[in-house]
Amino acid sequence: MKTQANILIVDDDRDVLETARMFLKQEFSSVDIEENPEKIPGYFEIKDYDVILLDMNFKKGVNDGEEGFHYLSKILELDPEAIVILITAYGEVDLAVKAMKMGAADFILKPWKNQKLLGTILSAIQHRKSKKEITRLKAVQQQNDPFKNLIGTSAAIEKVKDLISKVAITDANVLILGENGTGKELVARALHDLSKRSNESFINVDLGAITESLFESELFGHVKGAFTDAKADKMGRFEMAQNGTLFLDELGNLSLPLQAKLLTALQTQRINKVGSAKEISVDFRLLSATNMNLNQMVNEGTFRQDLLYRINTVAIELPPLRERKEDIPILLDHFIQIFCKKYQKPLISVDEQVIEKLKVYPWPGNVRELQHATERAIILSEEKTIYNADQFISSSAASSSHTAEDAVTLDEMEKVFIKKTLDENAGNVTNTAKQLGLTRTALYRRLNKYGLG
Ligand SMILES: Nc1ncnc2c1ncn2[C@@H]1O[C@H](COP(=O)(O)OP(=O)(O)OP(=O)(O)O)[C@@H](O)[C@H]1O
Repeated sequence: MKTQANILIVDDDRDVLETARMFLKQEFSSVDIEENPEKIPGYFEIKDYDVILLDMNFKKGVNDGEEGFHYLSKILELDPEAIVILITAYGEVDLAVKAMKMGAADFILKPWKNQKLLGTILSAIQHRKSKKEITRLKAVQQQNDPFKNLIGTSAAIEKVKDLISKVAITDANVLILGENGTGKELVARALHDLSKRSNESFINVDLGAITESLFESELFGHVKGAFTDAKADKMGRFEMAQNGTLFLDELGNLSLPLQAKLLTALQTQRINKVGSAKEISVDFRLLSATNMNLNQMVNEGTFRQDLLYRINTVAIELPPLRERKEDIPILLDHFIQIFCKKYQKPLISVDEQVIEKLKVYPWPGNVRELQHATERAIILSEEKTIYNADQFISSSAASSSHTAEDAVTLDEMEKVFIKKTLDENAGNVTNTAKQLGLTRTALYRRLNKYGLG
C-alpha cells in the first residue's frame, strides 16, 4: 500500500526529476515535479505538501547554494511548517548544514540510492506529523486557557488572574474597578468562562448608554401594548441572563431613582415585565464594573450604600497601564499580530527606542488606547520595522519624553497631553476622546478635573 503523502521535487535536472518520480510514485500517493523553482508558490496554492525536495543550485556553474537558501526561505514563508529536504552534491555538505540551521529538515546527497531516499522521506513525513501535532496541541491549550485574551505578565495582572481563578467558581457578586480601557469587560468574561455557569449566557448591559425612559424596558422587558412603541413582547436583559451571568457595565452612571429600581430587583430576584402583573423569578450571577469611586459617591450621596453592599461581595481592581508599563511590549506584540493579520501585512517589528518612548507615555485611555494606536501604526507603516513613535501616538505624545521631564506628576503629564490633543482637534471633544481611546464621559470627567472644560 502506498503511503498517503504529497511530495514535491524541485530540480533543474529533468533526468533526476523523472527518475525520482518513477521510483517515488510506487511508494507515495502523490509526487509532483518541477524544473523552475519560481513556480513553487503556484503548487502551494493547490496542495498541502508533506515533503519538498529542493535542489541547492539552479543556474549552471553556480554552486554557492544561495539559490537553495533563497527558495528555502520562500517555502518557509508560504508554510512555516514545511518539511524541506535539500538535494546537494558532494562538497556541499557545509552549505546543507547552514540550510538546516535556516529551517531545512534534512539533506540528501546526489546521486542517491533509492532506499536511502525513501528512508529520508519517510522520516521527514514523521517529522511533519509531529510538528503538526505540536501546533494542534498548542492551539487546543490556548483555546482552553481562560486568560488567553487577558495579556500581561506584570505582578499586578498576575494578581488579578489569581483573584479571578479564586472567585470565578463561587457565585459571589463581583465588582470590577478600573479606569476606562483597562480590561474590565475582559475580566468579566473570564469570570463567566471559569464559572459553573459558563455554558449559559453572558449578558452585558451598558448602563451608561441606557436612557432613563428605556431602563425598565431594557432590563425587565415589556409586554405588547405596554406603551406606544411596544409592538411585541420583549425579553429584558435580566431574563436573558437566566441561569447565566449578568454584567452591569458603567454602574456608576446610574441615577439614584434607577439605583433604587435595580436594588429591588436584585434583592427580590423577581421582576415584572413593563405592562405585566406576572412576576418572573430570575437567577443569575451578578458582575458589575465602573471607573468611578463608588465609596466616594456614597459619601457624597450620589450612590446608594445598600446597592454597593449588594454588588460588592468581592472587588477586583485593574491597575492603569501606566502603573504596569512592563506589560507594554507584550501587549504591543499581541496587537501587532492581530492587526498585521487583519490588514494582511507581513509581521512588523518595533524599534527598541520606540518601545521605550511608549513606556514613558501615560496612556490615559489605557490598553484600549494602545490597541487603537497600534492599529493606526500598522495601517500607516510601509516598512518592516517602525522607527518613529509618531506612528503610534500623535506628535504631542511623541514629545512626551519632553513632557515627562517638565511635568512633575503623572496628573500634570496627563493634563498637558489632553490639552494638546484637544488643541489638535480644535476643541472637538468627540474626536479628542476617540484619539485618546477614552469615552466622552471619561474625557469630560478629566476636563473637569483639570479645569480644561
Ligand atoms: N490585558 C489585556 N490584554 C489584551 N487586551 C486587552 C487587555 N486589557 C484590555 N484589552 C483590550 O482593550 C480594550 C478595552 O478593554 P475593555 O473593554 O475590557 O475595558 P474596560 O475597562 O471594560 O473599558 P470601559 O471602562 O471603557 O468599558 C478591549 O478591546 C480589550 O480587548
